Amino acid sequence: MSRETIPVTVLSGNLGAGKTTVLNNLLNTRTDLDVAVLVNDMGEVNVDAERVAEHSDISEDDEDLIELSNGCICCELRGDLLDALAKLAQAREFDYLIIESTGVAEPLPVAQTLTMGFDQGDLDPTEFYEETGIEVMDYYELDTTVTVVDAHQFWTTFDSKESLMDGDTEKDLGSLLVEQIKFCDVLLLNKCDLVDEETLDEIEEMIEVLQPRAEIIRTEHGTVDPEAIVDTGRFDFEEASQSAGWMQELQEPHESAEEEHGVTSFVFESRRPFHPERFVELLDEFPTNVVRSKGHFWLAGGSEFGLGIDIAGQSIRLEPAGRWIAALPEDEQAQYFEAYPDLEANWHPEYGDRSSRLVLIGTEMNHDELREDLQTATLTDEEMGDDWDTFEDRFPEFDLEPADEQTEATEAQDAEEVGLAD
Ligand SMILES: Nc1nc2c(ncn2[C@@H]2O[C@H](COP(=O)(O)OP(=O)(O)OP(=O)(O)O)[C@@H](O)[C@H]2O)c(=O)[nH]1
Repeated sequence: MSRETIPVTVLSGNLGAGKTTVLNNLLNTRTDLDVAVLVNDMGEVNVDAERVAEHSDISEDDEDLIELSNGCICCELRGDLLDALAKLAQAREFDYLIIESTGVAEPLPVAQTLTMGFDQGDLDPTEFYEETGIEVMDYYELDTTVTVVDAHQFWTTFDSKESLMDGDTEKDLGSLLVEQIKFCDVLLLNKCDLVDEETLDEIEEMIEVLQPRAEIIRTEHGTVDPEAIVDTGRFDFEEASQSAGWMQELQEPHESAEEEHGVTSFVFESRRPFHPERFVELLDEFPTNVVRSKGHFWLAGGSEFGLGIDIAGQSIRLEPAGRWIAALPEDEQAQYFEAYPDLEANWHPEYGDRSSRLVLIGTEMNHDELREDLQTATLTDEEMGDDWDTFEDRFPEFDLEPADEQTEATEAQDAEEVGLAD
C-alpha cells in the first residue's frame, strides 16, 4: 500500500470507556496494514502503553509504539504530539497511525492539531519545528475520529453535568462526555454487555440528538470490525471546521485538563504488600471522585504473582498481572537481569521485584489523603513479620499454571469482574 499521506484514526472517550480495549482488539485483528500507535496517558506512568505492549504484538521498545505521558495531547502536549509524529514519519514507513488519547482529551483540539499543525493561535513553535519546518500535514491526514462511550456509566457521567449547572462555569466530566460525543465520525457504544436493551435504546436516542452525523455501533469488550474505524475516510475537514466549536476553540487559549475539568492524576508506589482485608475495605469505600485507577499491586499472601487492577467508575476488575520475576526459576531470572539492566538497582534483597504501582485519576482528588489511605492499607512494620497467610482474605482466588506453562491467553481468561462488597 502506498500513499502520499498516512491516514490517522483518533480514539477518544471518557476515562475507562474502553479505548485501550478497542485498540488492543484492533491490533490483534489481522489487517494488511502496517500500523503505528501513539498512546497518550495523563499519569507520569503510561499504563495504557504498557497494556498495549502486553496484549498485542507491539512491544514498548518497538518504534511502532510512541508514548506521550504526563499530560494531555489536546492541551499541554499538542507541540509534543506534532514533534513525535513528525519524527516517527521521518524514522520509518508505515501505512496507518492510531492515536489513543487520554480519557480527558477533547477530540476537537486534537483534530485541529493534526489538521493545522502549528498554525493554531496559541501554540508556540517547538525547537524541532523551528529547525526543520516540518508540518504534520506533510505526512498525515486525519481519516476517522472515534469516540468510545461507556454505556454502563453513561447516565452517571452525563448527569454529573447537572450538579454544576448552577452558575458554575467550570467544565466537568459530563460536559466533556458531551463534547466527545458531539465531535466524532464513529461512536462506539461500548460495554453493552452490562446494560439492558431498553437503557441502550434510551442512550442511543440521547446520542443521536447530540450527534446526528456519526455512525453509532454497539460493542462489547471493544470488539469492532476494523473497517468501521480504520481507513473509513469519514473525517471531513471542511465540515468539521465549520462546526460551532472549531472557531471558538481556536480563539480561546487552551487550558490544561486540570484547569478545565479539575482532573488530576498521581501515582502510588509501595514496596510493601497490601493487607488483604484493609485493601478490600478501602476498595469497598473507594472515593467516587477517583474516576479511574489502573496498575498492579502486591497482596500479602500472594507471593507468586502480582494482580492487575482496573477501576472504571463503579466497576473493579482484577486479573493476574504476571509472575513476579523473584518467583521465577533462577535461569529465567538471569534472562530478565540481562534484558533489563535497571532491574538490579530496584531489587529488594528479600522480596525482589514485588511492589505495587497504581495510577489514580480523578476530579478534585485530595492526593495526600488518598496516599495516606493507600499507605495505611499496606502492612505495618509489625505485620511484615507476621504469617501473611493468616490474614483474612476476600480477594478472589486466581490459579496460575506453573511458570513455564503460563500463557497470556490463560491469564486473560482468569480476569474477574468483582464486586468486592458482596
Ligand atoms: N464488562 C465490560 N468491560 C469492559 C468492556 N470494555 C472494556 N471493559 C473493561 O473496562 C475497563 C476499562 O477499559 P480500558 O480499555 O482500559 O478503558 P480506557 O478508555 O482505555 O481507559 P483510560 O485509558 O483510563 O481512559 C477495563 O477493565 C476493561 O477490561 C466491555 O465492553 N464490557
